[in-house]
Amino acid sequence: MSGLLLGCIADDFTGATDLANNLVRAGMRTVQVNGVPAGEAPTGVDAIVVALKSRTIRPADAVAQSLAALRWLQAQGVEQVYFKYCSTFDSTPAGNIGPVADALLDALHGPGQGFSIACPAFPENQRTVFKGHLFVGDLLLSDSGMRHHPLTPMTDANLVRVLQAQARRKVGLVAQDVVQRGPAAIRERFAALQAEGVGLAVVDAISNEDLMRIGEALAGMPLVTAGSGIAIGLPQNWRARGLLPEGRRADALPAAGGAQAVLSGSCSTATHAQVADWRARGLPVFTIDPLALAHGERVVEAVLEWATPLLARGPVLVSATAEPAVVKAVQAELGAERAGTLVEEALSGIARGLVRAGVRQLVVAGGETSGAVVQALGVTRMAIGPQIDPGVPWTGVESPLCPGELLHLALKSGNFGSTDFFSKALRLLAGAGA
Ligand SMILES: Nc1ncnc2c1ncn2[C@@H]1O[C@H](COP(=O)(O)OP(=O)(O)O)[C@@H](O)[C@H]1O
Ligand SMILES: O=C(O)[C@@H](O)C(=O)COP(=O)(O)O
Repeated sequence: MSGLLLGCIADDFTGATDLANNLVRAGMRTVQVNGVPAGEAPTGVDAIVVALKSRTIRPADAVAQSLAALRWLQAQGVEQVYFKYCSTFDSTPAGNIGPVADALLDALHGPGQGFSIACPAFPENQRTVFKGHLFVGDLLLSDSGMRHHPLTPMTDANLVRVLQAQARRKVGLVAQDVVQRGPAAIRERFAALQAEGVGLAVVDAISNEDLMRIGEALAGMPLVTAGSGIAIGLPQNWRARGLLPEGRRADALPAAGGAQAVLSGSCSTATHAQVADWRARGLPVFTIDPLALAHGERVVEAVLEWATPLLARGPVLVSATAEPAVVKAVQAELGAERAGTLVEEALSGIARGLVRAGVRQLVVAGGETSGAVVQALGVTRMAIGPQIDPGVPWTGVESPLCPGELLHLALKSGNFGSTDFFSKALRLLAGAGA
């Protein structure tokens, strides 16, 4: 038995580092592995996060990959399993949150059996759930920029309805007035819902205090499905049993070296502001046009010819970030999937070229984009370092493209981070040596 307490399955790579970051900050030694590993889990860790790129693939494939991750985590002896999805509940009417949650419950409890929660709340990043409705800041999810997402446009904020459209199990609600009353009241509501045949309960949470109350109520529940916020409430359960020491620092990384770069394949609202901020600072930026990629132009080569001489002088940004109208026009011509794949492949090729050219500090914006880049760099394991902004840590990785050297990577979720995130992240690393 490895002493592993929590085994996590994340449906994208930024989401995985977001979850790992919250666990590390709560004192759990956490390692992220990319894809389902073949061998044994590393020793000396309390939690392990398996990062998949399963958010937008076919539901059957997402289920198969998630079950493979579950089997591996079970073989490592984890006590509790955590299925991590986006704090904006990114999914399509076909999935993949519902189908994966159903499949994991089936595997853990038997077909149609068992019970779990669904809670994307992350109040520190302005994601709250009230009466089953998801808010992004002051806006309902359906009024937020997420309605324009290139792959998973979110047009309904009612999570009970959204999840019920995807899940086989009956979906219920634990409302905030119950959460407010504390762990015993929450557990009582879980039992009442189960008696009514509910298998998945959306749980309201509007503050970190709510997350702590819910976390306590989740002690011993075999499967938790949530965004990363719920993770801050789980470590207290192991601490209460003496399985986690108080006050352990779990986020140290060696100092960074090499050149700095930023890649952005995210079209989310926060990323727009971050790209604009970079431009406003007069820093170098190369914008990629998906139509040029579709026409077979040598975009990757052009970017690398542009970037290589600049790297010695400071960081560069390569961006595909575009306004909703521009994205729609590109998608009308190429289809959403092909446009996304073309951009992801180009940014992956650019990432490889940049690392070969000496980049050792790389920020990547966008979940799908990060998944593609991390896979292209051959990164299989990530050590979690200090937080840059809520939900985004620096990580330390090895890549076969720079053997024996540490590569610092920050995977930024589309809608996370302050306006000056890119320069702030690079400054933090250069200054502090993480
Ligand atoms: N200009 C563009 N036109 C069409 N699709 C784009 C464009 N720029 C990026 N994309 C695609 O949009 C998707 C953005 O998803 P993702 O990387 O997960 O970002 P986010 O984290 O903001 O959701 C990716 O598949 C990316 O390749
Ligand atoms: O929970 C979140 O919001 C993030 O961890 C996340 O998953 C974001 O995904 P992307 O916006 O696709 O980066």
